Amino acid sequence: MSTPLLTGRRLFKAHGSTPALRGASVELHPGEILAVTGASGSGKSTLLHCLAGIVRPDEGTVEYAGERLDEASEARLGELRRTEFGVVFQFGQLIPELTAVDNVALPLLLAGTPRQAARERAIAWLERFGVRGQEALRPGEMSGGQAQRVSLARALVTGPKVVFADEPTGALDSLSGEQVMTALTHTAREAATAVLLITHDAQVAAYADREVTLRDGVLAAEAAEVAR
Ligand SMILES: Nc1ncnc2c1ncn2[C@@H]1O[C@H](COP(=O)(O)OP(=O)(O)OP(=O)(O)O)[C@@H](O)[C@H]1O
Repeated sequence: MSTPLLTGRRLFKAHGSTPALRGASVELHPGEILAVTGASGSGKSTLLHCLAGIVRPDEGTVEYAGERLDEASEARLGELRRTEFGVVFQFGQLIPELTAVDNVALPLLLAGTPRQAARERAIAWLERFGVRGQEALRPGEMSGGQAQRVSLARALVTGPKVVFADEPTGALDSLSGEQVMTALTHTAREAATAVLLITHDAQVAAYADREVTLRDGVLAAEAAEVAR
């Protein structure tokens, strides 16, 4: 097996007095699509936030390509999120005032790409995700499936090494969900992008190379170790 690209070791995180992670460890390999499943409240989103450097764990370490994210500065974490990481959430979280093409072009503009080139690349990515022709729509004018495909284009347009996807099909009907998952996994495999996919849906998890299950803030395998 390759050296992991991203590793979380013995992660603990509480929200106030509610423990969300209780010593979870996980490895994501380059180009791997890893599904993290588990019941509601098992800590899936908190794990994703810790691994993506969105929140710091209370205890434990997060290492990305040899760099400790749990100790990194906010500036460095912001830079990583703009360049090496892409993020997709359940409700897309597009910027409502911007058109589809401007939403997708934004990460490129932030990374210093000239406006015209950013626009052209954004249009190419919209085409790839089957939403060509909808460039001028604002999020409020799109269907859930369209909005989610625009979100995927935005997450992948900078050529990230890792995409963090938190219930990317959670708000979609099953056909749109399948289309979004097919688009995401095809593109990730083509570009050898690793994907951390949070889902509670076994059909969605089936798109992954590997699946781990969280239970009460630890992986099911870790819970079994403790019980033994
Ligand atoms: N911002 C917060 N403030 C307080 N408690 C929180 C917060 N975020 C999460 N929690 C609690 O932490 C625990 C783990 O939540 P988390 O969202 O990580 O789980 P999840 O598996 O992603 O759940 P779901 O599938 O319902 O989204 C839950 O008990 C949840 O209520």
